[in-house]
Amino acid sequence: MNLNCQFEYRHDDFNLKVDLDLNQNLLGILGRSGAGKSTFLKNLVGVLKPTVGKIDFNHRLLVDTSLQMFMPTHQRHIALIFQQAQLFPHFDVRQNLEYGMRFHRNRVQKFSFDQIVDLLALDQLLNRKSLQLSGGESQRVSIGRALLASPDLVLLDEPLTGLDRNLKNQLLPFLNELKQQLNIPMIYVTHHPEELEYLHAPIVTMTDGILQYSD
Ligand SMILES: Nc1ncnc2c1ncn2[C@@H]1O[C@H](COP(=O)(O)OP(=O)(O)OP(=O)(O)O)[C@@H](O)[C@H]1O
Repeated sequence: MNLNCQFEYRHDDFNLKVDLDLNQNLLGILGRSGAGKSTFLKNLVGVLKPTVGKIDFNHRLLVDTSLQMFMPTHQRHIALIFQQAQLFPHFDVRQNLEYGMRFHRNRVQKFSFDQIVDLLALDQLLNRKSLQLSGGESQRVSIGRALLASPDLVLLDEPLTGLDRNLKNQLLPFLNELKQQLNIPMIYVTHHPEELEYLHAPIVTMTDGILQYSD
């Protein structure tokens, strides 16, 4: 991927300042609680608007405040995966996954349903209601659903937080498969450097709202 960001986002007394030029398909971001990691991801996905500056992704302008240009979230094709999987409780796993595919209308589908089911080992779970899944299983479904929307970039915001060590150890190899088999661009935010080391991710640390990185 090519991601170029120079922007600031101000909110009350919090000031985020980003200067990023990324040309690899993976970046790990570490930083203390409150450093601004989630705020950065929300600006990328388009749920927050930079106060000043621009964001360019794969040579497409997402934001440029000098041109009053702001691309809405649904046109950005960027998936955001949170700590807690957000599944539809009344849907089974298959329906949750199929929901993701509705969003690739007018777009080339990057991955097939079967490919994602195989990769994330969801085969045995397809008919289960999402309330009957463990935390790790739910998170696998939520990642699968995000991928089936054919995103150009996947943002993972502490995807393993809240899972016990055993579930973490189960989920990490799946994330590695995403990286290796799908080669999908990912930005991975965590408090745990060992997760990034496992994924061989280049690491940048965010401190007091400042994110500066160039590769
Ligand atoms: N909805 C909000 N309204 C007001 N302030 C917020 C809001 N969300 C975050 N903040 C503030 O913005 C700053 C950055 O928060 P952010 O969630 O981006 O940090 P973080 O690095 O992701 O932290 P954590 O690791 O705990 O998730 C903090 O000072 C936080 O208190």
